[in-house]
Amino acid sequence: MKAAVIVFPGSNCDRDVAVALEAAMNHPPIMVWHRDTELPPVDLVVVPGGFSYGDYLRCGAMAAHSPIMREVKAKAESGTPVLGICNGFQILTETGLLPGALIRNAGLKFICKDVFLRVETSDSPFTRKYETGSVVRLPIAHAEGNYFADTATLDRLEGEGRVAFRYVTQGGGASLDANPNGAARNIAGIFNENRRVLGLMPHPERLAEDLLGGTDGKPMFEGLVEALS
Ligand SMILES: NC(=O)CC[C@H](N)C(=O)O
Repeated sequence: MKAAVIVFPGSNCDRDVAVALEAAMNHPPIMVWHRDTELPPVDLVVVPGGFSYGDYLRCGAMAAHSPIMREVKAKAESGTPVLGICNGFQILTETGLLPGALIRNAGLKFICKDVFLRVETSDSPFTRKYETGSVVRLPIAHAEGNYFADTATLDRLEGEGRVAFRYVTQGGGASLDANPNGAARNIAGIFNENRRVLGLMPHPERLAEDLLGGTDGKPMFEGLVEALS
């Protein structure tokens, strides 16, 4: 499997995700600068977390208009899987590859902590190594992670099984207490129509090896390698 990681000015999880990908793939991904206008031939594109363009305007708003995102959009539209983590998720909604928006956290504060998530479906190249309904622990670190969409869109996402992850308690209940940022229906991650684009606010790359304090993020990268090799 070949993967590309997009690097924007202000990305800060690009190398973390490269390490997680390299561990799963046994070779490093290709780092692609935001000003590039072409992507190399790859099986996966990762839009990483961070503070692209200093979060000016709105998180992800400027990155969505950088030259490389035209290519990322075209790749996604032709079926290449795209993974957007945190700022990457924000960029994918701003680009229109995923519906809805990530707005300011309900408490108006930047939140950095581990959360529990329920894997809503294992039926995707990103989640195939997780069991449907299993609860995992991953870190969040964001100021604008409050998923918002109109009721019709939320109903459609749920009806089509496109909610990938939901904030839950350690025991797996999707109570309001488990929701760190006010996200609609406790949504932490969603798929596009064909489940080949995933955006999620938590950071699987930050808990992908024992040295980091946990490995609940690792199956995402292993599953992608399994699905795309
Ligand atoms: N970790 C991240 O990717 C942060 C995303 C964005 N800068 C925010 O604060 O919401």
